[in-house]
Amino acid sequence: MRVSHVDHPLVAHKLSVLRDESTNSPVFRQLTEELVTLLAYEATRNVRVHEVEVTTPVATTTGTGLDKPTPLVVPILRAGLGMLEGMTRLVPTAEVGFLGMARNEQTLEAVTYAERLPDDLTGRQVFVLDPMLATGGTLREAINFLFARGAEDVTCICLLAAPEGLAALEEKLRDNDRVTIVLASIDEKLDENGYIVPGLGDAGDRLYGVVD
Ligand SMILES: O=P(O)(O)OC[C@H]1O[C@H](OP(=O)(O)OP(=O)(O)O)[C@H](O)[C@@H]1O
Ligand SMILES: O=c1cc[nH]c(=O)[nH]1
Ligand SMILES: [Mg+2]
Repeated sequence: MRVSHVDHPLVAHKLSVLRDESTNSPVFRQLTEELVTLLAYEATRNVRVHEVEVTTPVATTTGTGLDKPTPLVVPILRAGLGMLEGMTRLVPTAEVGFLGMARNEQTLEAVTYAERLPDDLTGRQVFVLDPMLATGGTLREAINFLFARGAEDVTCICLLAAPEGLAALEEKLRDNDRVTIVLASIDEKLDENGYIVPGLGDAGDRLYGVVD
């Protein structure tokens, strides 16, 4: 497993505004999309491409095309949905599949409540979107699910990670060089309720409102 921490002043600035408890939902959504576009630039560094011939008004030259099948983007509902537009802005030809997962806030176990993905992911490059990597349970389940369907490699784009969750994923996936985690910040710790500290609170609630 490879971890790529995107160290860029614009990412740090946007993230600081996102964390602020006084940032309202419309601004939070806008910043989430802007951040994802910046992270996606790094996350797609190894997207598979091939040479194409391009005829410009002046000459014929060699260019770059995206391989088929195109990348599959998988936002993890709810909070990952707030990252979808930022990702597809950068890779408009990507296909999109959905995983609905919620953490039981007592046991911190991830439960999958919805799935809409191709049955066969053989050879696909998959980009998972989820802003928060807390205990790592949600991403672990999602990654296992995608490899079980045949995914070639899985790149997860997150905004924040807790060191405990990253370490837990590392332990499970240490020898798996087909997994990459791209993130904007590794925060200080998890609190006793499994929340990232200093974090930004509940990403899904801040994007879409509080649910029971
Ligand atoms: O690393 P973990 O400990 O598994 O926690 C991270 C998960 O928790 C949040 O989802 P949540 O369950 O709050 O669902 P929501 O997106 O619908 O709010 C977050 O968006 C991640 O999916
Ligand atoms: O800090 C956290 C942890 C899990 N999920 C969130 O939305 N925030
Ligand atoms: Mg939530």
